[in-house]
Amino acid sequence: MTRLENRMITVERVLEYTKQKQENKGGLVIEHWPKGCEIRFKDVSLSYKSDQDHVLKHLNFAIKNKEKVAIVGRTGSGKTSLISTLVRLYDFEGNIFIDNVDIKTLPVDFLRTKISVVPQEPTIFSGTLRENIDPTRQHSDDDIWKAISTVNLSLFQNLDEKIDMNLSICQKQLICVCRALVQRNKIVIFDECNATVDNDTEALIQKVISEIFAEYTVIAIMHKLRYILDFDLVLVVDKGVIIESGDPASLLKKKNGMLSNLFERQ
Ligand SMILES: Nc1ncnc2c1ncn2[C@@H]1O[C@H](COP(=O)(O)OP(=O)(O)OP(=O)(O)O)[C@@H](O)[C@H]1O
Repeated sequence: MTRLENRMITVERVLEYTKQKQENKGGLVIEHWPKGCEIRFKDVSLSYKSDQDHVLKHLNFAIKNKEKVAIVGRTGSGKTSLISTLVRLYDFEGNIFIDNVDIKTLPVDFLRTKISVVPQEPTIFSGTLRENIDPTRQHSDDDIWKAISTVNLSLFQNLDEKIDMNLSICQKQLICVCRALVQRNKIVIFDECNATVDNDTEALIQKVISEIFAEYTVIAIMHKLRYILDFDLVLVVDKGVIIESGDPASLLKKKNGMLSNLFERQ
């Protein structure tokens, strides 16, 4: 497994790396971190180029341990940029604390092994099912089969069979969910992964978020809002600013609120 492949699995948006500045690799590894998963953004701003406007502007918010958080907003509002800061894809201003540790003080590779990402476009490698779900060979067959059965991927008989690259997008997406399931990281990011899947797969992914990841902190960029009420907290992003936040039921009641507008339009 090359370092690049490792990174793809952790962050998935591998194409972004080619455009990225050299990161600071240093920092201190903390054993048994994170224990809990409160996440706190303190005055976080981001611009992709020094001569460009900020795409995230002075973000301040907190996510509680085990909370299920939906990030919602129009195209180009800054949702992906926001989650990219959590894995330090780009240099940002301000601080993000996870379990009271400033993530800028951690080695970036270490940080990325602690956060699972289920990507918008599923990343599947031409290898075996096992290599796709557990590329670093850290998990038992039992754990891998458990993940496979959790997402009802019944078409596989053997972990060492080659993946058919013509699997449907839903099947590929479920393999990515299995990867996150076996990693058992306390923070799991779903990057708009309900956008391209069918209704049954969308329902299944939502069930995994609510039930299987019940003990984890989940942050999901949500394009389709059908399951928005299943989340504890919704952050509505517009032009790099959080313009609404709160529990979905309250936000949906707000007349002319951004969430209720987006919801009604679907
Ligand atoms: N790698 C990049 N380099 C330069 N600008 C970028 C980059 N990625 C995003 N942007 C710009 O930053 C702004 C926010 O984009 P971002 O992808 O975070 O929004 P989004 O809400 O996730 O959009 P979408 O729903 O379309 O995925 C946009 O103006 C976008 O063009």
